[in-house]
Amino acid sequence: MTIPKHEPREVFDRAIEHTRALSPATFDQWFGGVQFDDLTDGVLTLRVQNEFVLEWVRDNFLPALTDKIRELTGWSVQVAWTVDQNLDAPIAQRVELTPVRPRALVVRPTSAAPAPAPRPEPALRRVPSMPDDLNPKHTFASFVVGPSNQLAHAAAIAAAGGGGRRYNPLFICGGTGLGKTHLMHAIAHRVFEGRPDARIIYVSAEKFTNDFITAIQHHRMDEFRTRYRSSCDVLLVDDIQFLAGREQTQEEFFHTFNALHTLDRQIVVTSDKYPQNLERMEERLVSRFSWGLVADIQVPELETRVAIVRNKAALEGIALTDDVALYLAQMVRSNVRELEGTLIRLAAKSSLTGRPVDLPFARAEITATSPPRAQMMSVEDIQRAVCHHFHLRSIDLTSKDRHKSVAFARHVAMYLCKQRLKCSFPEIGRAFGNRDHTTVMSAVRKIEAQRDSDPQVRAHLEALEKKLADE
Ligand SMILES: Nc1ncnc2c1ncn2[C@@H]1O[C@H](COP(=O)(O)OP(=O)(O)OP(=O)(O)O)[C@@H](O)[C@H]1O
Repeated sequence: MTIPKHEPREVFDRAIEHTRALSPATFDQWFGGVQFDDLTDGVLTLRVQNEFVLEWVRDNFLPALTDKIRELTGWSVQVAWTVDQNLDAPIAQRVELTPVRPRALVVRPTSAAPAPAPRPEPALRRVPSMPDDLNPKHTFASFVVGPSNQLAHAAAIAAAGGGGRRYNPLFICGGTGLGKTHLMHAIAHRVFEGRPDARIIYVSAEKFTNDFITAIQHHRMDEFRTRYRSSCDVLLVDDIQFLAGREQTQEEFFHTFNALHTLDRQIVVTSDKYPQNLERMEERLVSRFSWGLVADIQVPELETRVAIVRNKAALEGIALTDDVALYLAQMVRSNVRELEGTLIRLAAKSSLTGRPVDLPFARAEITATSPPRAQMMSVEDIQRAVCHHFHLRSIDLTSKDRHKSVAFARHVAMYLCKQRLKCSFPEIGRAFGNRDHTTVMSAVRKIEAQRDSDPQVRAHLEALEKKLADE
């Protein structure tokens, strides 16, 4: 039935009642952060408390809401969002997002007066199984997405039930400090917020191992298996490489994996290596890790690093100018954890000394605290060294010249940028005359192969490594 005059508030209220009825368990949590502003000629204006609420409401509730409005009015609906921390008339009474843990439900009388009889818990306050050791700041909202991590990010959202094709297992791999654990925590937060009663287990492979050993020692394997198999909806295991060589734990994990996979319970694993490169890991486990999706995270490119620095500064309330953000991102390349650490250190020093975090201050601090060449070497330094070694002009490396000797020197320089600076392939491509990242990839692979098979190439590389180390 359509509403003849399309009275905006009435239409919206009816659509919202319909939406609430579809997801009563989580509706209040999210719509406590949303306010209705207007509905005119098919444009629905909503005010949201933050980007996170926006994203969640848009992805999870909007289709039902707008479909209902369309059904009631015949309009095709578009949504205009505004973000405003202070809502004066939220649509729902906000339910605290903080996890309600069992111990929080225990009533402890604070005086001699008899404790009041416990009241029955309202239906929404189910005891969730939110893991204890999640960092509340590690959410999808605080994760900066760029070419280096977008596959892992999209797959993580899907694994959390946020739409897109879901892969089981999801295997996230990459070097240290690049955001694997952050994504794991983000999955757990999102699953918990969408399904507060989901049983989520987030463990490091080390903790899994310790739990297993304790269970054996205390004859509590039934309990262990109930926890990890039948009582688990989502299993998130960090740093699976820790299981290397631990045969009995691998055997147990293998059966845990099978039990959960058979029930289509989501499994997400992180590792510092691709499955096939995991050492002393049973073949049957390695092959299972590749059943779903293997998503790697690369070193972020410059633009992503700048965005990460800015994002972190905003989250920590650090005033940062664009030139300082760019400078930090240029100076700390290979590890986001180090990048964040450098920013926090600068902010701490600045508040101690009363100096603003400006470019001269950042320069002075980084120069004073970095092991100079390794940290501060740039693509240009490598290009210069390679040109000097092969008697070329620097322009040759960025030119289109395909002459064999120039191409070889160019490939060597690209290889060294990858090895020493951990630059991403697109970043290297840009620094070498805007070449495509696939060209860089194949150049790096070629030199890697020649390094192992051709003593002459090895000699060039050793000479260059020495030159760079001496500079
Ligand atoms: N894309 C990103 N956006 C925002 N923060 C990021 C991003 N990538 C990494 N970080 C931050 O960098 C730090 C290190 O990330 P994390 O602990 O997830 O790394 P990791 O890949 O698990 O490393 P390790 O293998 O050493 O455990 C965290 O504070 C995380 O929030």
